[in-house]
Amino acid sequence: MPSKAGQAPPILDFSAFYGNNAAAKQKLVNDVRDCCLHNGFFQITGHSVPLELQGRIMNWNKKFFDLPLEEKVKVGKDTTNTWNRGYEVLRSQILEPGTLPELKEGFYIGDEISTSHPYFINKKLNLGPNIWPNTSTLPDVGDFKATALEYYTKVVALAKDILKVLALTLDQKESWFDDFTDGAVATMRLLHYRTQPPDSPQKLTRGIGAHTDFGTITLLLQDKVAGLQVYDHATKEWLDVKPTTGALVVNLGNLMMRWSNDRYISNLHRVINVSGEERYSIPVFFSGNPDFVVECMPNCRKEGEEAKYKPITVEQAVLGGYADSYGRAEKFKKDAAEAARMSVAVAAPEVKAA
Ligand SMILES: O=C(O)CCC(=O)C(=O)O
Ligand SMILES: [Fe+2]
Repeated sequence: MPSKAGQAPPILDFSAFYGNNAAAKQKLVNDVRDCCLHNGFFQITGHSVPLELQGRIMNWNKKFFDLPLEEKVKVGKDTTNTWNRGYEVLRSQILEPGTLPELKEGFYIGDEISTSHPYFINKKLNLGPNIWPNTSTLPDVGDFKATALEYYTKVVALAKDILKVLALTLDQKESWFDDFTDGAVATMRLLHYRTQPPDSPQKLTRGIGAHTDFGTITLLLQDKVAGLQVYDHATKEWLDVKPTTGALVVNLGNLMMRWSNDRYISNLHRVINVSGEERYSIPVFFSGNPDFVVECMPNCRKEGEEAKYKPITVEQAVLGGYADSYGRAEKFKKDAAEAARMSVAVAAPEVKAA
C-alpha cells in the first residue's frame, strides 16, 4: 500500500505506463487505485511533460504577475469577457466558508476556442478565445502565448493517459473514457500566492481555502515553495505535499467522486504560504466533454445497490462549483462594505454631537 493514513501522497513513476514491462504497469495501476481509494492524491514523475517546458511556463507565470497591477487589470477576467479567461485580482475567491478572501491572484487560460466554434456559439462551459496582454504591455507576449498553449496541450494529453490508467484501476479497457475525453475541455490557471503577512490572523488567512476540486482530475505543477496541504481524515492532520522537481501532483475532483459512486475520493486540500517567499503554481483542471453525461461507473456498486447520484452533464457539474465559490467572495465583500457603511452611520451622530 503506497498511501497510508498520516502519509503524504506518494510519488509514482508514470513511465511504467509507456514501457512494456507488464508487471511494472500493473504495479502502477494498483498504486494509483490505492491512492484513489485513500484520498485521491498522488504525484507522478516519468511522465510526458518535459522538465524544460515546466521551467519555461513557470518563468512566464512569474513574469506575468510581475507586471504592474494596472497592466494586469487590462486583461481582467470579469471586465474583458464573460467566459472566464484572463486575470483575476487578489482576494477574488473564498473556497473555505468563514475565512478571509484568498491571498492569491490568477490568470485563466484554456483551449483557444474561436468565436465561430460551436462551443462559443452555444455558450458552453466558459469557452471562448483566450485573453492575452498586448505587445505594448508585454513585448514578447507571442512567446507567453506559445509556451502556455504548448504546456496546456501536453498536460491535457497526459490527463488522457492518466484516465487510461484510471480505467484499468476499474478493470475496464484503457479506452473506457474515450467518449468523455473526445472534445474534452480543461482550464489552466497560473497562480501567484503572496507570502502571508506575519500580522494576518492565522486561523482565517488562506492562500486558497480548504476545498475539493470541481472537475474530473487536476494536474498541478508547483514551484519550489511549499504550501499545498492535503487533509488526512484518519489523523485529522494537514499533510504537506512537498514540491518535487519535475513531478506533477494529480488529484481527483468531485465529478470523478460522483461518477465512482463515492468509491474514489475527491479530497480536501488548501494552500497556506507562510514561507516568507512568493509561491507560484499551475493547476490544469480537466473537465471533459461538456455534453457528456456522467452516471455511476462500472464496478462502483454492488449488485442490486442503487447509484447514489442522478446522471449529470459535465457542464452542469462544473458550473455549479464555480458559482458557489465566487458567490461567497462577492457576498463577503458586499457584507464588509455594508458593515463599513453602518459603522459610519452609527459614528456620524457622535461626531456631530462632539
Ligand atoms: O496552488 C496549489 O498548490 C493548489 C491550487 C488548487 O488547489 C486549486 O487551484 O484548486
Ligand atoms: Fe484545488
